[in-house]
Amino acid sequence: MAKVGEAGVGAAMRGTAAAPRVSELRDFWTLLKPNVMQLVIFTSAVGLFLAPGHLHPLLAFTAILCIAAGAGASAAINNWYDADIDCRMARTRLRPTATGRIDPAEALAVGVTLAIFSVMVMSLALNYLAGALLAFTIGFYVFVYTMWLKRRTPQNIVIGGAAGALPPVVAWAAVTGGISLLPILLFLIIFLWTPPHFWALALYRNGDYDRVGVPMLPVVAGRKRTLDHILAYTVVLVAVTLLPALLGQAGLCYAAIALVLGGVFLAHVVRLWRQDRDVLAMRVFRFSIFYLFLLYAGLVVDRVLPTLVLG
Ligand code: HEM
Ligand SMILES: CC(C)=CCC/C(C)=C/CC/C(C)=C/COP(=O)(O)OP(=O)(O)O
Repeated sequence: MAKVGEAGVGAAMRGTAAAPRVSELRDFWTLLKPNVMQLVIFTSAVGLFLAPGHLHPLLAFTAILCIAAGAGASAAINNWYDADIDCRMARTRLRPTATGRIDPAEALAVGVTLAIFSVMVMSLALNYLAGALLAFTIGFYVFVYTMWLKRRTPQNIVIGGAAGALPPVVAWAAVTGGISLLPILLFLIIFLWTPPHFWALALYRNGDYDRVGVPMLPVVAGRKRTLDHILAYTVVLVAVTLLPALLGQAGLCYAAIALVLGGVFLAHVVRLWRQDRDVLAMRVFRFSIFYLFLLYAGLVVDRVLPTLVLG
């Protein structure tokens, strides 16, 4: 560590020799954005489960671990690159790279090491397609989203969202060595989900992005147009979530789950669209996470239900 963190100093003053190490470890852990990583792991696990073919449990675990490490790697590099703006935004100002508890160069080193490690292990233990797709996903988040688009265009998260949508495809490729229709649909769902997910948050965090000059949609186009965009993407998203059933990739159980969840998500969004209030935007953001989790869980339930019912 180049700089001693506040928590580390506090713990050292209390005379606990091991405590600073624990707080340092916690800082490095937060660097990987573990909360976001949980849902990335879950969507990848669903991709892995739905893919035809059998993978030894140890290899399945390795594939998920590599995707998690790749997501953590790109998050650490994002933290390194964005330290200058993160320290000026209320939501991110306490991040270890924003406070200086972790030297940005160390964040970069952690990110690059994890990225190389995850891609190498994925390529050698699973297959080269999965390794290449993982490398592409990390590169997309780092170079395309973080370094190129984020500070330049309000379409940043629409295009950059492709990185967040790829993990289930990577997992699918890890099992099958290829890509087919269902993983493309899994990709499309997350791709279309990302704009309502993020713009809802951007609406109630608008001041943050405005202050640091990041051209998120509410900053550039205003709240009304952002609400229109959220509504339009949600309508298309809900329609696309029905495709797996319509194209014979999932059954009626999934179709019912997708319809009900889509209806609830749409109801939240329409309410926000009618009444532009931060509390409603926050609700849409929170529900978006729950929604994606349940929708993907629906695909698993749909797959296992016949076996459970028919034995
Ligand atoms: C370009 C794409 C995306 C952008 C710009 C974005 C942006 C954000 C932001 C800014 C937050 C708030 C984080 C915080 O306050 O710490 C957040 C939270 C979250 N995002 Fe996303 N997100 C994207 C894609 C995804 C994807 C693909 C997933 C998972 C599949 C995801 C899952 C989550 C979760 C679970 C949270 C809640 C974290 C918490 O509880 O602290 N996001 N997202
Ligand atoms: C395998 C692999 C590489 C997975 C990546 C998954 C992925 C791209 C998830 C989305 C990342 C995310 C939370 C972006 C937040 O935007 P931001 O970085 O602008 O948010 P911030 O302001 O919170 O830093």
